[in-house]
This record gives sequence, structure tokens and C-alpha cells, in this order.
Amino acid sequence: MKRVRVKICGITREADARAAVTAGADAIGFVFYADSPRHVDLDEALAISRSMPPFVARVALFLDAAAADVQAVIDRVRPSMLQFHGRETPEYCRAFDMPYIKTVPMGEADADPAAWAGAYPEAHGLLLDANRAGAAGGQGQRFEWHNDTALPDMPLVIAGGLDADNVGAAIRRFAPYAVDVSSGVESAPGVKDPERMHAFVDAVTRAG
Ligand SMILES: O=C(O)c1ccccc1N[C@@H]1O[C@H](COP(=O)(O)O)[C@@H](O)[C@H]1O
Repeated sequence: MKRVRVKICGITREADARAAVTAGADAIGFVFYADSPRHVDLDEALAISRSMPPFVARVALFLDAAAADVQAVIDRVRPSMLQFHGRETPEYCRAFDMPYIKTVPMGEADADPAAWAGAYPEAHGLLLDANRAGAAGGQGQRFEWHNDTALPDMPLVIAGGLDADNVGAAIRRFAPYAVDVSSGVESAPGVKDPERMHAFVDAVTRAG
């Protein structure tokens, strides 16, 4: 049986990053969106990255950022992967020549992941989150898990309001490649709770 990967997003502190890895996270996410309570700057992300052991992916998240700002993160932090959370076009996403995942705004009534897979064929995966197009995530909100939503043949990452209590149901519904969590493992915005991270990863392991 395959193992469902875990990304813990919105890491702002080295101690939280280490606790995420100890809990069993496969990836950590850095939010490069100035209005987020989880925003980190280049030096903070670099310091956290350098404290990581091997084989932990570091994902840099952007929301309609200027291309020069994305390139500055690539050059200094050297993330493993980019995550585009806004209205970035396929041309914009591919221009950095980096692996990337594209968020599908499932808060839109007509959200169609299969159509997004067709529009972003070079994406390494699609992340289904509860936001509306161009709006921030990290709100702890779920989207409607309709049983009739057609799912594309592309690695899927499920996000939006996940926690240890509901992630098992999300895995049974979507059979995703990975799940992504931020608020559901926090004690305050941007502050991760080691016990909640452990409980989350344990729930993913049980469901997988
Ligand atoms: O976390 C943020 O502050 C954020 C800001 C802007 C865009 C995306 C953001 N977070 C992403 O939203 C998902 C879901 O968060 P939550 O678990 O519902 O709180 C999170 O994993 C990030 O990928």
C-alpha cells in the first residue's frame, strides 16, 4: 500500500521545523506572502533550511508574487519546489524552470481539478485548497468534498482545514499523493504544536 506524504506548511521557526520532521513530515512549507501571519523572509527561510536533515523537501509558497521576488527566493534559499497559490499563469509557473505545484481554488463553485491539470501539464502536482481564486489559504477552512468531483491523473495534494480528526476521511475520499496542513497543527498562527503534528502524522499513517 502506498504511503501518503505529509507537508506541514507555514513554518516560521527552526524548532517547529525540527519538530515537524520528528513527527514524520516529508516536506515543510515557507510562506513568502507578506500579508500572512506565517510570512518568513529570505534569511529566516535559509536558516531553517540549513537546520534540516537530508531528504526533507522545502517548499516555497507564493501568491501572485513578482517574478523577481520568486527568483530571489530560488537563488538564496534554494527550495526543493515552488507552490503557486494565486492566479499565476502556466507560462509564469514554468518560467522558473523549477518543479512546482499549482493550487486549485476549490472555494470557487465551478472548480474543476481536471481542467487545471490540462492547463498546467508541467506541474508536478495539484494542491486542492479551500480558497477562492487569488485569495490566501491558511484559513483552516475545508472545501466541499463532493463525491462527483472528477480527479485528474496527476499527484494530488489535499489541503484546507485538515486536522488529525478529519484527515483520515480526506484520504479515503481522495486517495491523494499527499496532504498539506497549516492551521490544524498550530497553537497560534505561525506557531506549530509538536503534539498536534504528531497526532496529524499518526492519523495519516493509520488512514494510509
Ligand atoms: O498559510 C498561509 O498563511 C497561506 C497564505 C497564503 C496562501 C496560502 C497559505 N497557506 C496554504 O493553505 C493551506 C491550507 O491551510 P490550512 O491547513 O487550512 O490552515 C496550507 O497548507 C498552505 O498550503
